Amino acid sequence: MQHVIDLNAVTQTFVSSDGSPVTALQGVDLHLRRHEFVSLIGPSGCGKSTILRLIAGLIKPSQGEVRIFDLPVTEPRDEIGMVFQKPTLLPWLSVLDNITFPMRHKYGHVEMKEEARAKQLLDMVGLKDFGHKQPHELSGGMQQRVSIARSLLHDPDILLMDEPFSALDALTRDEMSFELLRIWNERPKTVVFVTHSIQEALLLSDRIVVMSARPGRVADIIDVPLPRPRSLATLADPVFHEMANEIRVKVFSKHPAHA
Ligand SMILES: Nc1ncnc2c1ncn2[C@@H]1O[C@H](COP(=O)(O)OP(=O)(O)OP(=O)(O)O)[C@@H](O)[C@H]1O
Repeated sequence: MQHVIDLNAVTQTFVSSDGSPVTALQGVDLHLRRHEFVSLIGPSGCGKSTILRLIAGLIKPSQGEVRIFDLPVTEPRDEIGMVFQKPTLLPWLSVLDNITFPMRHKYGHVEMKEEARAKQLLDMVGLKDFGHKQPHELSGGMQQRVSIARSLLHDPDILLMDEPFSALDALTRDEMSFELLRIWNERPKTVVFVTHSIQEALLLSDRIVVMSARPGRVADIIDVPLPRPRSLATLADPVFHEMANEIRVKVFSKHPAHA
């Protein structure tokens, strides 16, 4: 089967500000299938965001290779959307103009069909009537919905999400997870989702990649057999709790400070 994303023996070394080398990733192999939802979980500094930046083509691996649709990644590509921890909206633009901003930035103008699509996406993320508001008039959760809509404007095949809900309160966070599941159902994509939350990873993912502390390696890849569509009932499923415990043990055994 053709993979959508392949990391083959990827090692990433950075030079820190004092000139010493930092090995962020060591020999990482990762292969993602079409429309798969995969979460990366592991201790702080184990290279999760580095993996996203490599897939996005924002950095090049020191060793090994990253391929998308079997082609080497050499630069940022259009088929990828990114969502970060903070909404990163431009405060002087309306919500709608924020969603279309990447197109305006790239092509100098926005076509009517993209305006229409932006409105459709706004509707999809539950903010139909908020297009003309300024970002500061929206709550954190609403702003993050706008970021998600923005990342979907060019209908990317791949969505990279770097702790997108971590700045939100617990209730909004749960709500956003269900929202994301609904969007992913409506417009299936290959998603790589970075989180520190085992629950979030379990609720969302087909597979969970557990990483070891720096230098980051793939310590384990866990299949999540919970049936879809997932809902509040999933959170009460005994399998969910068993798996959460199992993953907790795995994460902490790779991170002895918490053992
Ligand atoms: N541009 C850079 N220059 C130097 N070191 C870097 C650079 N980018 C990342 N690093 C280092 O590489 C390691 C991995 O960083 P990365 O941000 O990928 O980890 P992470 O798992 O996403 O962490 P967190 O969970 O805290 O967000 C860290 O030690 C970080 O300090």
